[in-house]
Amino acid sequence: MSLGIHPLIDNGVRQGSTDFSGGKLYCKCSWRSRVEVTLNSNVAHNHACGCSKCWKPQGALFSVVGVVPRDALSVTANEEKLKVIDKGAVIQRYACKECGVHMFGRIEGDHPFKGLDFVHVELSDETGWQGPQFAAFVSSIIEQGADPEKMHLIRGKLNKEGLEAYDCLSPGLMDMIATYTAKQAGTFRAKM
Ligand SMILES: N[C@@H](CCC(=O)N[C@@H](CS)C(=O)NCC(=O)O)C(=O)O
Ligand SMILES: [Zn+2]
Ligand SMILES: [Zn+2]
Repeated sequence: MSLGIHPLIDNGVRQGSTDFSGGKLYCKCSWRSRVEVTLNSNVAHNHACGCSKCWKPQGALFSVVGVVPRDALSVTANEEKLKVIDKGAVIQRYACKECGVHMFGRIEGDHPFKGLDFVHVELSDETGWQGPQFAAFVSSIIEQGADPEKMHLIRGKLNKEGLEAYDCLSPGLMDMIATYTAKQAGTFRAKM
């Protein structure tokens, strides 16, 4: 098994620039017919995801996925080539029907992350995007064929590149989800 984690991680994580305010994402089709998505914002919470649902570039063990406010995203060319790959998923992932690249993911139902769209910044030619901050759903790569005996190497490589390895989301994001759930349930700050 190769340790190709992801092109944005394998040769060192670059942290981008704080004053960067967005750019364009392109699918892998030829430039004449490629889907173009314009983002008027940098990404936040950018992270590696090992789950089976997030789009990964060829040969990569992980996806890298970040969020932008939904209002900051527009499809600016060849929108008719997009289709939702799994209408039953929480995140509706819009992929190019021709090349298969996921251009963005959107949450439509009630959810702590509703209002945010999920995107992959390696689809952009620009630099300046926030770098990956942590790795999520690391153990999930076993479900896609990774050897459980080699997980210490994967986690070691992620740590070496400065990324904590989590098997769900990071503590900050898990706290956001639990806060939302507690508010829904009426138990938020009910006891402490
Ligand atoms: N072990 C599962 C985990 C899937 C999962 O829960 N993915 C997370 C991180 S992207 C999620 O929030 N999924 C919601 C969705 O895909 O709609 C897999 O690899 O398929
Ligand atoms: Zn395409
Ligand atoms: Zn994922």
